[in-house]
Amino acid sequence: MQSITIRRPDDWHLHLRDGAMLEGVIADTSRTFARAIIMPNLVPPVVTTADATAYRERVLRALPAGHRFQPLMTLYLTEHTSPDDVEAGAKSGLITAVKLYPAGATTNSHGGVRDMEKAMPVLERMAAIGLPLCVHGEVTTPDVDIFDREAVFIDTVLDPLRKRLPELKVTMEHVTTSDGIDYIKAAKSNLAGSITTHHLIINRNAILVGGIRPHYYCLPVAKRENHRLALRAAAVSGDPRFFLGTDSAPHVDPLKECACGCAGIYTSINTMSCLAHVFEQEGALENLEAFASLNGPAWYGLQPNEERITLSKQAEPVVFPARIETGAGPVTVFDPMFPLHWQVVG
Ligand SMILES: NC(=O)N[C@@H](CC(=O)O)C(=O)O
Ligand SMILES: [Zn+2]
Ligand SMILES: [Zn+2]
Repeated sequence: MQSITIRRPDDWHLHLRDGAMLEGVIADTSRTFARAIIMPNLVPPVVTTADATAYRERVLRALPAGHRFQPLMTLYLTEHTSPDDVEAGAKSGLITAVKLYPAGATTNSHGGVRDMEKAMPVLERMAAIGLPLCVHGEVTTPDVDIFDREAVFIDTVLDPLRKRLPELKVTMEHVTTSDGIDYIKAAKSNLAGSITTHHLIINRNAILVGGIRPHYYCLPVAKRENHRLALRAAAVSGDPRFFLGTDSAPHVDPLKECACGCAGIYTSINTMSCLAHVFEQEGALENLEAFASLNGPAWYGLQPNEERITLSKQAEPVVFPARIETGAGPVTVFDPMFPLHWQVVG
């Protein structure tokens, strides 16, 4: 039997939600991952260090007994965010990053930034103290095609921002295009990218061919096959600028299976099995550890985890539930559309 042992992985982009949903999903992450960057797009969003302190407590309370898991908190950047509050949160060790959602770009982002100028005082402070900015890299102007929103964001928002504030550390989250990959590779410093599990596996056909499939709809929306291939090449390359951020984003099924379904794919439960499959297919299992366990901590200035996990390849497919039941309702699990043989065994 084939097996691989790697340092315990971390998830550098995760939605845990709150209340009954938080309680229903957290174990799928904390069973396997040591740490995760917790997204702040709650309703209402996590905007102050006081909000983040309270949310962190709720996350820790929801952890199953015996699970050791460290939530790394983020603040949702608004046009009114206080630079002093951000600095205090960073200095106390509570805040790992600040998150930029262009207003209206994605789930619960209407309170996001409309005018980047208004965010400059916070961004300048972050650059001064070395606190990373995580960005949902899509423009929201209605005249830009949804499949072009990442590339246009790079040209019109991200590149001007990085030229203006070269000392600011930026994580381009859930990169979905070859444009994003090329832009990150071309940067000399202070830019890295997280890549989701699902964008390594699906292209836009998964959403649209043979019927409309809401459980493959997320933002940024999956792109053409050539983009998926660029993401895979970057992820398996071992390049330290690319690391795992699952963007596992649970929504209850009724909110996805309707006339205007929510964006988000739930992968926490089978992410490592999917990734081992992808890395094996690419002949790069030896770089799975870099992608899932080493590159992320190095970028965020943290030590990699000392604990190890082992994945082993089973003769029979490993069965994951089609959906999980939470107190908030059922959540469909990402179906990679191929059998999974890799299993986290310890
Ligand atoms: N990725 C998604 O499709 N959805 C995320 C928001 C986000 O990360 O953009 C969510 O919160 O549901
Ligand atoms: Zn996003
Ligand atoms: Zn997300």
